[in-house]
Amino acid sequence: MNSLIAREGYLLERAQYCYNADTYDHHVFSRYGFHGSLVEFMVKETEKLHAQMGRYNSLDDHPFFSTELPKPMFHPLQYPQVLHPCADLLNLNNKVWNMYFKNLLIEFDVSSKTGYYNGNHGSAAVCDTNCLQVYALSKRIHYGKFVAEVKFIESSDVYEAAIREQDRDKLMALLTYEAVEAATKKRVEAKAKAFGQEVRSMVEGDDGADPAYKIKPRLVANLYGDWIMPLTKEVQVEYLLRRSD
Ligand SMILES: O=C(O)C(=O)C[C@]1(C(=O)O)C=C[C@@H](O)C=C1
Repeated sequence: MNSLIAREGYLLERAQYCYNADTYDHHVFSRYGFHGSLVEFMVKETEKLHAQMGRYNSLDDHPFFSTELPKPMFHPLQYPQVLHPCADLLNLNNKVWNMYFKNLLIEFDVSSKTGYYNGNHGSAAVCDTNCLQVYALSKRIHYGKFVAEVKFIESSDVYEAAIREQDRDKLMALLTYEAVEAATKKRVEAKAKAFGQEVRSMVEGDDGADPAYKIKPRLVANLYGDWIMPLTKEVQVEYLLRRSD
């Protein structure tokens, strides 16, 4: 599955700010009747607005906070039902959330040169929201449903057998393509090199020194390999396990 330039772009954009721990503290920003962290506030409010535009009626968008969403302002569009109906109830955003805050963001920060705190809570929360929901991770990871459906259609017999046995490991083995994953990591690293270079480093040209990057390109590739692709595969397995319901 090819990734969009924008997806790595949003991760790189987040990497330019420090960790800014206050953004994630449940007690620092609670106000106006809202109790939670600044980033929860940002994601919840964004989702409320997007829900009114009908965003979560489409098959490839999944809210993080589904219980608090207002109804769409418009009559919902009818999308072709290309997935098994079990897809409607499959939402792994709690895992996406934990993966982003407990793994991705921490690894970003450990490797970034910008330090722990620079007061940019608002910018950090906006970038986190973009990374998680508006443009990037949740969508990419839940595309796994579509990929799984295509794989099922192409080799129904083998998949049906594994689904009948509810064999998670077998499904995981069937849907894993190591060569594709290696190629994706290479592509992500190349994009991170192309788009993540510090402008200063480009302007000063080739003085023999290694170019400076906003975030180490290899790290972005490893984040895909260690976290993003495994979760995409988990969506595929969960979808397939339910496909016989
Ligand atoms: O391209 C596929 O076949 C996918 O399922 C997508 C993806 C990915 O997340 O990029 C996941 C599993 C495969 O092993 C390879 C790549």
